[in-house]
Amino acid sequence: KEAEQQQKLANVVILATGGTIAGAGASAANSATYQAAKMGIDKLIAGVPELADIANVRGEQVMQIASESISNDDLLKLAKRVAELADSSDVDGIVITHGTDTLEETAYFLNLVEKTDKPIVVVGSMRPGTAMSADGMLNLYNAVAVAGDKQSRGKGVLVTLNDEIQSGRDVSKAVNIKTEAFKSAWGPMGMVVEGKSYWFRLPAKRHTLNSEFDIKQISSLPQVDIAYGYGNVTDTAYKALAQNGAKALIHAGTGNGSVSSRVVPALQELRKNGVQIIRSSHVNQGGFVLRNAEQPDDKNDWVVAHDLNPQKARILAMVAMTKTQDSKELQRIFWEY
Ligand SMILES: NC(=O)C[C@H](N)C(=O)O
Repeated sequence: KEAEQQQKLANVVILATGGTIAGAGASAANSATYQAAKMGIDKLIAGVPELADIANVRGEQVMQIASESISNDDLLKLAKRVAELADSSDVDGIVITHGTDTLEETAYFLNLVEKTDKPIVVVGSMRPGTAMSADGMLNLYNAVAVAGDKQSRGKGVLVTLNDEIQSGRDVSKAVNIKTEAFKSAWGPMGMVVEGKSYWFRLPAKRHTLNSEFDIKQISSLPQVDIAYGYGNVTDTAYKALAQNGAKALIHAGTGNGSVSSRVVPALQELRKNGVQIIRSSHVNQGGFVLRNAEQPDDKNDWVVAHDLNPQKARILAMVAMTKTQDSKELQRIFWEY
């Protein structure tokens, strides 16, 4: 009977990378003071025995770090392992446990480069497992449920926290400390309650199988950096980043990706010297940059990041620039993904 049930359940692999979901604090009252990336994947799985009721689960420790320290090489390593598993006929879905700080970047990266319709679900937590009302157990349970569900196929990379199913493209960490941390300007795609998914909408942007990018063809990522716009800003950071080798600069602009008059000449000059200039917005939850509105992008040969926040714009720029150095192509890609 047990063997029969195992055959019916989906095979889900959990790739662990660290983060608060693997964190530990000194006491149960420490919900915000703790060390991330302390607990191994076997212990995490053992902490949620109910997983065995919804899927045949096995874990792999891909790395053990706090997500603010993730590098491009880490991203490539993780994405390549995801692709291998997605190709394997005995894997139905993949869950990635991840710190929440850069979870949105990893989820968007995988959404762009994984050529599969199998569910890939990225999950984290806001409180370590040692804290009162820790959120990691339920988030992980929900992630495995979503990853093992045929209904989740072909919907792009997903993120499950706080009972919501979010698009890995759209979602962003919008609140910290609180468990209601992840939001999308366009709303969640669905809910997951007691292991059952309820879907309400689909992403309109290109992803996974419909993406022109493939992790199997990517062996390195170009350096792309971000500089922040604010009152009294100077061009120092932009110039320094370019001098340090950035192939593209994401301008984390105010409002509609606007650029201070003190910075414009430096960005025009950098573009002439071959650096791509990509205007994004650091407006929380709902930045939306229009071409040729705040700045003459056609004249300057700059790109706009559409609704992507600066950190997501960095991810797309890196992936796009593995294929093209043409600013018009880059702009097309920014509209489509
Ligand atoms: N809640 C978290 O996971 C935060 C942690 N700093 C991380 O991103 O690894």
